[in-house]
Amino acid sequence: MNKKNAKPMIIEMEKVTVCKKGNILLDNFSLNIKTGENVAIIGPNGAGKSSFIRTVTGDLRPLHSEKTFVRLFGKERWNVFGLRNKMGIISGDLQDEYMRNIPGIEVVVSGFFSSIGLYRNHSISRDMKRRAHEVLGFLGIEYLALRPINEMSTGQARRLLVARALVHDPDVLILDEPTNSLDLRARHIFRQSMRTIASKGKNIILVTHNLEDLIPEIDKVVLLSEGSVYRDGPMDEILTAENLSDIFGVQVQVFSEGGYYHVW
Ligand SMILES: Nc1ncnc2c1ncn2[C@@H]1O[C@H](COP(=O)(O)OP(=O)(O)OP(=O)(O)O)[C@@H](O)[C@H]1O
Repeated sequence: MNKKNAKPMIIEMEKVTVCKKGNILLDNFSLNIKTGENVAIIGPNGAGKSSFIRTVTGDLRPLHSEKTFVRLFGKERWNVFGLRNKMGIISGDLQDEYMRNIPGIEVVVSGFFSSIGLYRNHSISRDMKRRAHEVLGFLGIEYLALRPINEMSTGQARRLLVARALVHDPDVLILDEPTNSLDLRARHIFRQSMRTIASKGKNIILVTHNLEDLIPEIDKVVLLSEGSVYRDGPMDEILTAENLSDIFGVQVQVFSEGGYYHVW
């Protein structure tokens, strides 16, 4: 592909090392994610998945070296709010922070301000409210608009946070272990929502240790081990029994059917 047709990168990380309290969180970590590429980041506990996300969001800073850079949407310097406008993030931590008496619609509208709930200094327009209802409708959860989030099931609250992450129309949606603690039905519904979002052209970056979360729309799988990229490439090349046995340190078998993968 010539340079003119090359798709711009969303994330470029080159030789990134992050340390905290004497631990190496990311170790000479390099990874590129292109516009339009749906990516799954997989690895065992402690492999560096959360550290990767926290480096992307600017919560963790790499050690300085001449060859190191973190470039997001082609730029190395971002203010936090500018970046939050381009990315929507959903994580269990965010859900924990929201466990208060806040109606669904307010949770969604707060996505415009990247805040936990709404405050007096927030000026909420009619367009914002209209857009929030539109996203709730798109995800089929209009019925949650008036229900306080702390009275929702885990699966309902998780889908509400997807609405919050989508409300300002970000380019990229980052999902950190999105189906943790969801039951079979809630997982199924959540996966369908991810598929719908991917079909609308949003970039999905899915971080998980659960292979069953990988929807067929995932273009690239990145396996992490000990703070580094162990392998990356198309699903069928990367999700082999050999690779997964290696990074999880246990002998596994992999089976795929209809674009989904199962491991045991
Ligand atoms: N705040 C911190 N201070 C020191 N070490 C940390 C800190 N956070 C994470 N680590 C260490 O960094 C490594 C990577 O952790 P990270 O949370 O990124 O892994 P993970 O792949 O997200 O794991 P999990 O699947 O358990 O969530 C681990 O060895 C962890 O102990």
